[in-house]
Amino acid sequence: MPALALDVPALDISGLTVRHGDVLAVDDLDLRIGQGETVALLGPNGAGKSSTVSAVLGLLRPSAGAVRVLGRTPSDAVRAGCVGAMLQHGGLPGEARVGEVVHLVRSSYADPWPTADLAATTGIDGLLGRPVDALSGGQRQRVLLALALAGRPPLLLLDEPTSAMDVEGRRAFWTTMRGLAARGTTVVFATHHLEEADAVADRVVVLAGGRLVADGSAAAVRSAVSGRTVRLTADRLPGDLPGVTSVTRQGATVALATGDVEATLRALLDAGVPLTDLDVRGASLEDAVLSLTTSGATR
Ligand SMILES: Nc1ncnc2c1ncn2[C@@H]1O[C@H](COP(=O)(O)OP(=O)(O)OP(=O)(O)O)[C@@H](O)[C@H]1O
Repeated sequence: MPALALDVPALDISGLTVRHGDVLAVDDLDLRIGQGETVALLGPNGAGKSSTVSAVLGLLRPSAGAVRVLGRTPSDAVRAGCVGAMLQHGGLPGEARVGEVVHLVRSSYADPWPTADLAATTGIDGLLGRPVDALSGGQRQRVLLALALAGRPPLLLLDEPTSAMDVEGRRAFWTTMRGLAARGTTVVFATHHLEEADAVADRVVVLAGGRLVADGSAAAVRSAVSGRTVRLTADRLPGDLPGVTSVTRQGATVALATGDVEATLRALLDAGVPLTDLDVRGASLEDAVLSLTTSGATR
């Protein structure tokens, strides 16, 4: 692949609109991502993340708008080996062995990543002799990662890459991503694991109803949500607590989003609610994304 000028954006999306029949999946999206950025695409189910990724890969034809990938059209960029992708429903030939699939994909690139190093980096060195059908969900995702990386692409697009991985697998996965990002690879990933996005991404882009509702560092997106979250263990709470804007319950734990911690706590004490397991925090990225995507923007 020819050397790329650094001022060419990795992704330049303008006015992207994607329809699936009657469904408006992406609605006039503008997004520019520079080379070397690590960007998380966040948003609830149906927000338009996968449709955006598919448009960037040239897998679907937008109804309107333009997508440039490292200065090229999506299909040219893919053909030139500029993009490695890991998709949610990435297919693998079931009866082949992992090593055969890796060999096949590597052989389609002029300068592929050497097999031993690729396998070690993605944690599949023990899997090369296994039939693809015999892989667990997390192992399959690691193989898909190896295939995405086989051509050493400057841009990686990952759609929920760790959804089937265990805790150790995720940690290893993000260590690999950090290493690639440190070497200048642009990494764009869609995820529902907001703590991963918070820990890994330089920038988070939040979609809802196919539209961009937030774009900035995780800290900036978190700070867009004022207020704090009061968590405690309680069976029952009085209604109409001052300052409280939302109440969510998970088992015995109640989370109260509040704009006035002091008034909320005083009202709880006045009502005789014991403050068992009390925990007061600023908004997490999850709180922020929830707040941004449930304020009328989603369908
Ligand atoms: N092939 C399709 N045919 C019809 N509708 C589709 C198709 N693919 C996606 N959609 C619809 O387009 C909208 C956006 O879907 P998309 O998969 O892009 O969202 P997402 O943010 O990736 O969601 P998830 O987090 O669930 O993967 C949804 O309403 C979805 O039902």
